[in-house]
Parts: sequence; structure tokens; C-alpha cells
Amino acid sequence: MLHATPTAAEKRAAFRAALDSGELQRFPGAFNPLSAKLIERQGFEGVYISGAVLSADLGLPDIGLTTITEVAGRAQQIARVTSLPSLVDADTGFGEPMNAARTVQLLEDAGVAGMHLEDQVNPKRCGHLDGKDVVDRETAVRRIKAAVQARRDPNFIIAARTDAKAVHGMAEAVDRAKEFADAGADLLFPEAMADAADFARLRAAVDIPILANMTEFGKSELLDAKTLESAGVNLVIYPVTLLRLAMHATETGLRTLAEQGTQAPLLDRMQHRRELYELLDYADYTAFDENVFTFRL
Ligand SMILES: C[C@](O)(C(=O)O)[C@H](CC(=O)O)C(=O)O
Ligand SMILES: [Mg+2]
Repeated sequence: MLHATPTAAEKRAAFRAALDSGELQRFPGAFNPLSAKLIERQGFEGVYISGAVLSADLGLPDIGLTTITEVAGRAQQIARVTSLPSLVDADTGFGEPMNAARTVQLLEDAGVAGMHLEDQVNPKRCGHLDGKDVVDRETAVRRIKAAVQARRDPNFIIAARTDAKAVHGMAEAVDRAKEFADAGADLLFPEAMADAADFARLRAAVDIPILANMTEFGKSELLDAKTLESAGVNLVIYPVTLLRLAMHATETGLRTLAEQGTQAPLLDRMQHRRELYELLDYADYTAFDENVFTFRL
């Protein structure tokens, strides 16, 4: 990352413009900074930073055990390694509306382009688990208003997530979506929508961009990009996909290593050293080194 990359403010301005473009923005979830570089190289429009992945990375279930310090620190490490905007999962904002305000400012300082803030009670749980509960509408709206008022960069995207469908039904989710938009949310994240009809219903209800969460093994049908775009969705996240793929490959590798005493049969399924070095811009660093240290013994 020695060559010039856009500043956080430039990434935010680009993200806001992209959300208004009508083109579907695709944000796979990075499980570390290196995977964010693969996301960029593959040509995606942005990087998602998942709370479930960050919890899992720490060996924790996704039930609100992470701290804003851990989330902001990891978000900064991931956000800085690509030229893409990154959207981070800020769960419930880590406490009361005042905490959500501080969360916004810490994540702005971390260099991310936006965050989503959900209306679950604390401690939250993964949106695709049963037994969720949400705070009352007034508290949920206060969280969004506090976040919108706290940001220093007007282009920092505040996405309002509602988990209300699973708790109170779709009508409540739609009513909350309208109130969140009125409260100044830039983006709506309706959690655990079942199908395209659910997204179309929200599309008809609010004017702000809509995010679709295409996460595996949960309550949502996995809709492809074309279907999402035709339903009026503006951004799609694939939060845990890369982690699930990596962990499955890792498990296969460990089994082979244990059973055969060598990783030789796995070489053709590995990222080659050369590919890793290309991804890490080794050549850039060598060139930088040579330009800086010009003395010759
Ligand atoms: C989007 C999400 O909030 C996340 O933390 O990535 C999770 C994803 C998942 O658990 O599949 C969610 O609550 O949907
Ligand atoms: Mg989450």
C-alpha cells in the first residue's frame, strides 16, 4: 500500500455516489485485510466488515460479545488496504444512543465509509437466529438520530438495520424503515428478508437505497445480482461467504496433513507463493526501497 490510495473522505464520497447510481454495489465480507485485497482485485465495488466474522475470528459466537475497540481496530486494518469503500457492522451501536454516537466517530476515525446500526436489544444475536428481540421504535429511532448527528463527514453512510420482521412481522419492519429514513438514515438494511417480494415491498415503502444481506444457511433465499437489482436493491453483502469457504478448505487441508503426513497432494489447491507476492505488491516495496536507499556500498 505504498502507492497513493484514496483518502477515507474520497472513498465515502464515491460510496455515496455509487449508492445513488442505480447500479448494484456488491460488497463481499473480508475476513482479514489480505482477503480484502482479493475482493478488490476481483473487481467488486466494496468491502463488507462483518460482525459475525469478527466474532468468529476471535473464537466467539455472534451474540454481542465484541467491543467497539476490537471492531474499530479490525475495521481500520481492513479499510486501509484497498481503494474501495468499506461498510462495517456496528451491531446495536454498543449500548445506548449516546454510545452509537461515539461508535460513529470511532469508525470514522478508523477510515471506514459507513456502518450499519440495528434495532435489536442488547445483547444482540445473529439476525438469522431465532429468539431475537428488538427495542421499541422510539429507542430505535433515537439510535439512528444520534448516529446521524454525530458524524463529522456528511458522506459517512449510516445504514439503519431492522430485525423487526422476525419479531413483529413485515408491517412493523416497513413502518420502522419509513421512520429510520425520516430520521436521516442513508441506507436501509432489512434483516432476514425471505425473498424478492420482501425487498420489493420495502422498495415501494422508502426512497433511500436498500441493502440485501445474502448470507448462507439462514432465513433468506439466496437471490442473484440480477434478481436483486430488478427488485430495486442498491447494495448486496455476502458477509460470511469467504470465511466459510476458507474454513472448509482449511479443514480439508488439516485432514489431509494428519492422514498423509504431507501437504504435497494439496499444492494445486493452494495460492502459490508467487500469487501471494503479487497480491502484496512485493515489487512496489522493492522499487520503493531502491528509490529511498540510493547509496551503494
Ligand atoms: C450480516 C451479519 O450481521 C454479520 O454479522 O455479518 C450476520 C450475518 C450472518 O450471521 O450470517 C447477520 O446477522 O445476518
Ligand atoms: Mg452482524
